Amino acid sequence: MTHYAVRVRALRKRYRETVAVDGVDLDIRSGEVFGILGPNGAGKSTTVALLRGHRTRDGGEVAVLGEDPERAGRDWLARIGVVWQDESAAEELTVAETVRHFARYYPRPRDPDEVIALVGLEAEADSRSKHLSGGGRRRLDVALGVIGDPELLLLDEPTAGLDPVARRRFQRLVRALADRGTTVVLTTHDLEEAERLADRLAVISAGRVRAVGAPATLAGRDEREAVVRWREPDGAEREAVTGTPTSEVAALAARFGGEVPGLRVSRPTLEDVYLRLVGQDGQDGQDGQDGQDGPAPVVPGSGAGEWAP
Ligand SMILES: Nc1ncnc2c1ncn2[C@@H]1O[C@H](COP(=O)(O)OP(=O)(O)OP(=O)(O)O)[C@@H](O)[C@H]1O
Repeated sequence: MTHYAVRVRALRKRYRETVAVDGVDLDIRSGEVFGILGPNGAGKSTTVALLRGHRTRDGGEVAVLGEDPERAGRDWLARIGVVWQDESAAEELTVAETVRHFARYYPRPRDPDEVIALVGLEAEADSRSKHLSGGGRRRLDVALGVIGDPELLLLDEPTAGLDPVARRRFQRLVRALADRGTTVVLTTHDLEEAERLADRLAVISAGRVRAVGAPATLAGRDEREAVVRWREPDGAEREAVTGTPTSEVAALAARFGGEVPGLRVSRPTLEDVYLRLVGQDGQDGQDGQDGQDGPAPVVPGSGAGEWAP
């Protein structure tokens, strides 16, 4: 039986005349890394804030770790780590003091020194957080998100502003957390990161889920036609768009009597699929969903005890 850390049905949120979340359904399995992609203003941060009970919804049903975020108590809060988009840790305390301070809020915190090392802030442990670089602050935010050893970690654009080395380190950290059984939900604009990190992705635009699935198969990506490119003996570059690239390559290999010059076979990238889903490639951006379970109603509280501790 699949256990779900998050179940959302028909979620709605409006800010005055702006409809930010317009009927979102999501099923996030316990222990998976789930990425939320979408253009600016799509409703990603609002959705994450609603999962944490940081905002109140206007409609729909939400169960996070089996409870309705708007009614859950302190014990539930302690099971969830959060890194918000514009967070900034206490200014005057050092990194180590800040992490130790936050550790006291949780019943079973991780070791502060271990967490500081996990995010790569050992060298800055005794620096005041106000003296950290932007990327350093982001790492501290992540440290504070994981110090409580959460069952569910919500990350809103966690790698924005991180350099490539810090980004890789963060990605290893997320994988390590997932290996410990932590469910991770992250929003990102970085498609490469989404592809590398996420077990499954949701693409949201204009407050609605456009597709859900594994990065390799999202919106039928793996079934789309492939492009086979090669170079003819006269130097001309050729390409064939085909649903049977293996046969195409075999035919080319037979014709060339061996190696095919400049041979490349490519499938649509995640970016190709994403742009089509959000309607930025000249099409309408409505591609349906795959990988979603049926829209069974969610009874908040009914999932209690369903996820691995
Ligand atoms: N506090 C608020 N008051 C009014 N409107 C808001 C508020 N927060 C968000 N919005 C609006 O709701 C919509 C969804 O915003 P949201 O921040 O959830 O999108 P997002 O997908 O996270 O975008 P980004 O990628 O830019 O962070 C946008 O139109 C935004 O302007």
